[in-house]
Amino acid sequence: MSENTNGGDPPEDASEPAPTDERPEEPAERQGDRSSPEDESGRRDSADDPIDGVDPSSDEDDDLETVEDLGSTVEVDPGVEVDEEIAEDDLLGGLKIDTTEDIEVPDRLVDQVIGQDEARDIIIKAAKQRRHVMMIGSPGTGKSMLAKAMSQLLPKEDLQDVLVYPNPDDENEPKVRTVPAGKGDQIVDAHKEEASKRNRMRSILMWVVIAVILAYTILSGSSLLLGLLAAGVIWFIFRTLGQGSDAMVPNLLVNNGDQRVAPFEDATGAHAGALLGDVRHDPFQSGGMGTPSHERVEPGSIHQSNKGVLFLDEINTLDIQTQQKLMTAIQEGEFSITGQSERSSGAMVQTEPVPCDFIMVAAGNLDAMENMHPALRNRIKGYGYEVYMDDTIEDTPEMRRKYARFIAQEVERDGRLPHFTDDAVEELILEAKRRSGRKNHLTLHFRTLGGLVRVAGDIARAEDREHTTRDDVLRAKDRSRSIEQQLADDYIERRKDYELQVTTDGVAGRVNGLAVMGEDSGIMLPVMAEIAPTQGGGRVIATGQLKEMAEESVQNVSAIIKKFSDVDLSEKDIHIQFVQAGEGGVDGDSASITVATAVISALEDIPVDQSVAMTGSLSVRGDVLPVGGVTHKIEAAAKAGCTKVIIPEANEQDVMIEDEYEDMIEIIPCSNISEVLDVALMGEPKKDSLVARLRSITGTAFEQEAVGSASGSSPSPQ
Ligand SMILES: Nc1ncnc2c1ncn2[C@@H]1O[C@H](COP(=O)(O)OP(=O)(O)OP(=O)(O)O)[C@@H](O)[C@H]1O
Repeated sequence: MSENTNGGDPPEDASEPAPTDERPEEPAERQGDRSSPEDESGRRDSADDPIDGVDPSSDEDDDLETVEDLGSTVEVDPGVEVDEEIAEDDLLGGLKIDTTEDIEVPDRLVDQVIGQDEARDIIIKAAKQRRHVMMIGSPGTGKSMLAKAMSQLLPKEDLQDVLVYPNPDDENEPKVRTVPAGKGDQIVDAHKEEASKRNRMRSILMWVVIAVILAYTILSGSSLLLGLLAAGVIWFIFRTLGQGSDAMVPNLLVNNGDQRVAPFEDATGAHAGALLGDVRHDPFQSGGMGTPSHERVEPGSIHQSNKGVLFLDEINTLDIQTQQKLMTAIQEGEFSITGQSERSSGAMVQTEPVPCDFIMVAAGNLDAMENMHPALRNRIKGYGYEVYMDDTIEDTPEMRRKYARFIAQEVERDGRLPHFTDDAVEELILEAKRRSGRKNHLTLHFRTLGGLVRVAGDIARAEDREHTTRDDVLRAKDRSRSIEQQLADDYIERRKDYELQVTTDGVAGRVNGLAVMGEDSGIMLPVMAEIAPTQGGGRVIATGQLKEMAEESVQNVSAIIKKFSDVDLSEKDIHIQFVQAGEGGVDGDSASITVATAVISALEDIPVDQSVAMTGSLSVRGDVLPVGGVTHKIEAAAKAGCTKVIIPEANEQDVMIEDEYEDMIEIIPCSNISEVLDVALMGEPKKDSLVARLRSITGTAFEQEAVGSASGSSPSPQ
């Protein structure tokens, strides 16, 4: 970066605006970093890290300002009266409102964030300490909102403008200068003014010279053609000189003059040029027709977010070279801009380093973290913060009030939606409860909830109503189904045409499993098992995409079979089929008690009650472990005509089925495989058979037996 106060301008003119280079002193740590030795791998010693010197876990500078000073962690006053005594079933948490219009929405984003307390405290702290942050979690839970909120907490006084000047010594290395925000514009205007003044003078001079030449030609009787030619040459010379002075006007690369808060740049999905800056190609590179290189320089998001926040969702989608360059930019706090396209004339140009002292907020799901460049990951891990976003939050009156405020906030943000009535708010809070999938919790998947608010508001708006009502929310729920949801519903509908009628008859080796498709569509998915003499060492033969899961379930059940029976599984082939299973449907091992029941039933030839459906995960010790989506699964079993449904005991608290299903189906919580078999199998098992032994063991007795078994032998499929 130039230390020349003239910024590369020709010094010949004393009237040339010569603003002083007000680039602030670099922080001592960053200077230390540049001169720091590199280890053999080229990586810098962590002790010399530019953002080091402060242990992220230390609260060393916390006494400067408390976290509360930057972002209040206390409840934000909704601006309306709240009941002192709040009834448990009061979905508004004691708020006394007619519509959401009565609710005040706080100005600062950080105060609008609901839940995510840990992430919220971290961004406040990281803003203060200038640390990078990684947020991992489900989509729509507030990652980019928090990153934006962070930028609002950064000091505006630090902002800078960046100017690029021509370099008279080397056309391909434009000079770079930083000035305090707002000054960049003034400098460019002053240069333009100066250039136009010079051009005016030149123009007058040119016309005087031309006039003299033409007058001389006419008066001396010389050839007029020669005179015109001479005038043309003069015009060309003056025009070229004029272009030269225009070319001295600097390019205002980063303009923070109008920024009211520190910049926030969302570089998600940006290609290398958009992220790291670029130099445009110049098709007229010679003959005086070309555009000077400093004018072709384009900033990248890393430069535009200087002194602010750079947000990168799904960082692993950046190619490895770009991630490496990003890493360098983070380490150095400045990054030269060059053309990203190798064959373009821009690739010949490389500016002096351009400041890019941003705070990076990397976001994504677990995959993003695993596939991230290790050096970049280490950087955040060692010297920044990592936080996992919550999916749900405990349902309290305070939270319900915040959800009501969220609706008011979305209505205000949209600007066209009619405000929501109190019962419409109640319906949305009920939906947030249902979508959480956990008893006494509310979902934190606000993007989809916000989508529901907008669809409901649009329905009311289309009908020219003053307010959005509960009925609109109910209609919106039906309309705002995701693509996955619509596919799942369509799939379920088509399956009904072929589905065998649920009967109370027993069928050996066939069990009604349950799964969830899309976000919240339950589906009944029968599992069949058949045992045959082996044709090669006892195998598990599972068909379709669910092969891995079936094999794992059989592995788990084989530990139990080994312990409680004399059956030698190495002499048998176990065939498993998920009947009519299409794309997806079964997540993780939530069908493993179904597979185990089908295998045991087929092995012992004992029929399974077909009016029973089940979901649950099975441990090698025979415990039934909790699974997701129980509410939707139970509803699917009821819709399919089953009269009993087995769920893991641990999931009992998550059941939030709609009233209409309550009388249709009996929910039977089970904690181990023995209880599952008790409910699902029909008829009496033979004495001393596997089923008889399993069914005779209950509760803790089963656990003790199974513990003995687990410690005695290692589970294997055969
Ligand atoms: N915790 C929250 N509190 C209040 N509103 C929220 C919260 N999380 C999300 N929202 C709302 O949902 C919108 C979308 O959230 P955001 O874009 O921050 O999600 P995200 O986690 O970055 O998702 P993605 O990874 O898909 O980009 C926000 O603009 C905001 O209106």
